Amino acid sequence: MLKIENLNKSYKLRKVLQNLNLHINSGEIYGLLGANGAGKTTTINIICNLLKPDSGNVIINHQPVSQATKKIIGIAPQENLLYKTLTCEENLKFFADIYGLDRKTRQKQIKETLAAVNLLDRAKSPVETLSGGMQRRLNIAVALVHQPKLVILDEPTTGLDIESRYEIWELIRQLKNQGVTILLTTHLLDEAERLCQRIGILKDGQILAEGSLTQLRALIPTSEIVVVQTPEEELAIARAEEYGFTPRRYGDELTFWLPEPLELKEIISRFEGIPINAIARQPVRLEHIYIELTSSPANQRTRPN
Ligand SMILES: Nc1ncnc2c1ncn2[C@@H]1O[C@H](COP(=O)(O)OP(=O)(O)OP(=O)(O)O)[C@@H](O)[C@H]1O
Repeated sequence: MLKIENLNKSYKLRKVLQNLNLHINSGEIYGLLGANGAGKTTTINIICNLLKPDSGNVIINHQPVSQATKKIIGIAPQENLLYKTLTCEENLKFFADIYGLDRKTRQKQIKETLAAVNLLDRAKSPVETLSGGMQRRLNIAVALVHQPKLVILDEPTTGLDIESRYEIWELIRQLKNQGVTILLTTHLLDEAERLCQRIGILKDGQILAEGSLTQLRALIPTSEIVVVQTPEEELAIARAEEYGFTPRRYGDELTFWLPEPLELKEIISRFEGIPINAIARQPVRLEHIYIELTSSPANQRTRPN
């Protein structure tokens, strides 16, 4: 559905995209992850033909990006694109007109889109009277009203409470079930883990790694991570290293990669004589993979400051 090849973009001397390559298959949810400033919005703006790249190709549904491909893309940007004093219906009508929907199709699409985002009962409500979660759903409806094949959701749940987040996740899953291809950017790694079939990790304008969660997990040489809480971290690290465990710190958690799968009682026995408050086994999560790939070696420290 979307093929990006050797894309380059600089703002004056600042190179923002460097030979970026990225493929999104038809009907999948693809998660594009990256720190602030990694180049996600720049990439989206190029896909939407709002920004010209310096070089490289962007092919959408077998066509090079152009005014024509704009019609098959729907974008829900980070900042809601809504007119606050207009009603939900009026907002959708405005965007449906921009996409050139005829009157009959427009009415049908407005109704169906409001139903899809669960706002049919608020059709006549001005946007300013809606909750933050409802406004976010209406912002997504704007991206859907012209029935695009590719929907780009730029941080769709940032700042929302957990209930509103669940509602938007459900909506995204429904879109996928209808065959829509979705490009999702998010800083919430559990969101990407739950929703995306494939994930790309962007750093300094390049994709560092791309694949399903299972493929990304294979990049870390352990099948399991053990979290250890102890007042004697230095002792625990020294002991673990004797057994070939690799110490890793994720945020304030001291963890170890195991050289081979071990039963919990065997892991506990390795720390005999050291005061331990808690030990837990965890699968390798996207958070671990992301930190391993994006942190500089100096940041992959094992000991607290
Ligand atoms: N119009 C512009 N002029 C100059 N520099 C820009 C411009 N737009 C973006 N940049 C720079 O390009 C880099 C990438 O920005 P971009 O907005 O694409 O990142 P991002 O990954 O979307 O970040 P975020 O997660 O914060 O939205 C940043 O260093 C940013 O300061």
